[in-house]
Amino acid sequence: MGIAIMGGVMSSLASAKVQSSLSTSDTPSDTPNLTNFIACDAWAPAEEKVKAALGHYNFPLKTLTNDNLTGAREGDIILLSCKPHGVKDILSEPGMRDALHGKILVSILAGVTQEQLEAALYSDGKGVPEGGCRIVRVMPNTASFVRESMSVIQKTTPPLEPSQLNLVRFIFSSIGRVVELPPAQMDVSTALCGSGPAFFALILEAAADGAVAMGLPRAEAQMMAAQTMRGTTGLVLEGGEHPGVLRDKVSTPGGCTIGGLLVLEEGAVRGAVSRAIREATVVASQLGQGAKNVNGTRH
Ligand SMILES: NC(=O)C1=CN([C@@H]2O[C@H](COP(=O)(O)OP(=O)(O)OC[C@H]3O[C@@H](n4cnc5c(N)ncnc54)[C@H](OP(=O)(O)O)[C@@H]3O)[C@@H](O)[C@H]2O)C=CC1
Ligand SMILES: O=C(O)[C@@H]1CCC=N1
Repeated sequence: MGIAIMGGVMSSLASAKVQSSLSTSDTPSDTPNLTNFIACDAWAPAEEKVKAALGHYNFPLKTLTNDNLTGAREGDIILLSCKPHGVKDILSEPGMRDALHGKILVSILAGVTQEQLEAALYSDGKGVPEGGCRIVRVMPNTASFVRESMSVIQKTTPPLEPSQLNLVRFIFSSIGRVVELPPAQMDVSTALCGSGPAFFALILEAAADGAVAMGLPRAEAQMMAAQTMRGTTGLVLEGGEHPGVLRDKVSTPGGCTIGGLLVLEEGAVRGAVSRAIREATVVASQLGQGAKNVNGTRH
């Protein structure tokens, strides 16, 4: 996710550079002045992976292994994208709170609240000091890789400075769509947007399986299912179509669509899909508590 987000930002900055070189306007650009990038990882071979994925954007890019402190000291805005259980070790490292003082820390960790992040960084229990680090939670998704993420920025209290919020909005707009929602809606956003690509991929694969069973070659079936899903989302997002109306429009009386839809209803697909979102929301809410095997507690 870290690579995907950095790639989106670099790509946006590169496009903005081309635009401004072609523009004849004197109006200053609202593109933030992000010039240098640092990628930190715990695994040395990741340095080559990062360079291979991001080097072609031609931005100054430094890679560090097991040296988050230097990254935090040298950065102005820091993106935290480790697994949720690794966060305490990273934020409680001696010197980290000074390194992050006055900076923005953007966390994309599922289920880890702003309060938990603050407690990990300021472990003396005195809370965030005046001018300390501003922590912002954001939930993007894996479609960041193709700049089609749905990212949810948590509204912070107190609010960020407008310039800080614009910077966070710029980063996540560069990898897709952005909405801002209150903290209480971050776990359901994690289920719907963070986990969502996995759920939709399962439905897509099932549709392709059915077509393969009826004689379509696998490659065509997968591409056709994916393009049909993309077309449907286009009707909803660009066409403003209500999903129920869309469904009715496709269902010719006595036709094949209503036949297929009734099979889906018999299989309780609507209930199962919405229950998957509810289940993932509950599991997401426990990820920040260090809970183990949270998926094994319900039936
Ligand atoms: N995958 C998804 O679709 C989504 C994930 N998220 C959230 O994003 C976060 C990252 O997920 P994802 O990208 O899938 O996970 P990955 O395991 O691919 O990425 C985590 C990265 O953090 C690195 N890391 C771990 N510990 C440290 C450390 N101490 N110092 C520096 N780097 C470290 C890992 O290094 P190493 O390679 O050495 O393990 C790895 O490169 C998670 O918190 C997840 O909840 C949010 C939305 C969607
Ligand atoms: O499954 C997970 O925990 C992460 C969060 C969102 C997507 N993947």
